[in-house]
Amino acid sequence: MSVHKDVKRITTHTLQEMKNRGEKIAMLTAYDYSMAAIVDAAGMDVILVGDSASNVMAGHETTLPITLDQMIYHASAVVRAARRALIVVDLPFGTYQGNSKEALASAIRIMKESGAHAVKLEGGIEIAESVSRILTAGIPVMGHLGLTPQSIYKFGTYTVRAKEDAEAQKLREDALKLQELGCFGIVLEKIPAALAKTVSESLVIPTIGIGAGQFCDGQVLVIHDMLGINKGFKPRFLRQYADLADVMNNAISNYVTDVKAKDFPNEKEQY
Ligand SMILES: Nc1nc(=O)c2c([nH]1)NC[C@@H]1CN(c3ccc(C(=O)N[C@@H](CCC(=O)O)C(=O)O)cc3)CN21
Ligand SMILES: CC(C)C(=O)C(=O)O
Ligand SMILES: [Mg+2]
Repeated sequence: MSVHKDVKRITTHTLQEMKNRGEKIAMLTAYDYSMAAIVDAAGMDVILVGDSASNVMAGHETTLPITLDQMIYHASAVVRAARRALIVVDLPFGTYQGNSKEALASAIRIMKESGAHAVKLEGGIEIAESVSRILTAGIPVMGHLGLTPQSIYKFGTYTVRAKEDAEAQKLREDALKLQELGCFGIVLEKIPAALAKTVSESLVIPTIGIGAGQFCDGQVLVIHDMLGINKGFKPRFLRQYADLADVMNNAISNYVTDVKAKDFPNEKEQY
């Protein structure tokens, strides 16, 4: 018998049971050990190691530059911290589109080298072959429809998607296709709440919304945005739960002041 307290791990089946009984799913990003430990202890159901690491960790303008090696580095740190949450990792741009064998190889590297539990891919019918092939290896796959940031140069803006009938109809078909292929859930990003509602009701598997309204089966945000660390980013869908940039700036500038004033370290803080 193990002596330490074991926490029951959330699985893809847990998420399905949550949807079945109408319990909402809480998901948040994390990219490193210390943050993931806090997120996990706070009761998060799913931790997403998002390719938004490209933005908030590395300072890139888009998610396109982040590499598979870099995603594995972030994911492995999160895996070492999280005991309860299901850990989902974004397959980065260029590691799955248009080549299902490469997609499987990328997903296997993530599972083998990070210890995460599932992968997420952006797109619908266009990537069906990649999704299927990854699933044949027993790797759980999450879909991602609506605003798909890896295709930003195709669309040109981060505005709301699927407002027109044709795009909404394609999204409905893509969602059903992803479910039929065997995805355990789908992220819906920045689409009208009414569309997200009908999609969520038509699917058996859970939907996780970001800027997709109150009728999704769960919600996801980028942690730096909701903690107020990433100050410039204030889209309408974001609720900011803290002002950590202010808290941190205050602490750090106090430290600078104390060092300059020869106040730190004092007699008690030395050997
Ligand atoms: N920090 C961060 N947060 C995110 O939510 C996030 C990332 N990075 N990187 C990857 C994608 C990109 N995402 C985005 C990016 C922009 C908007 C957005 O709504 N931006 C502006 C302008 C939109 C417009 O052109 O109308 C906004 O104010 O709404 C939303 C989601 C979501 N993801
Ligand atoms: C915004 C979420 C859904 C994401 O894909 C990311 O953080 O990379
Ligand atoms: Mg992403």
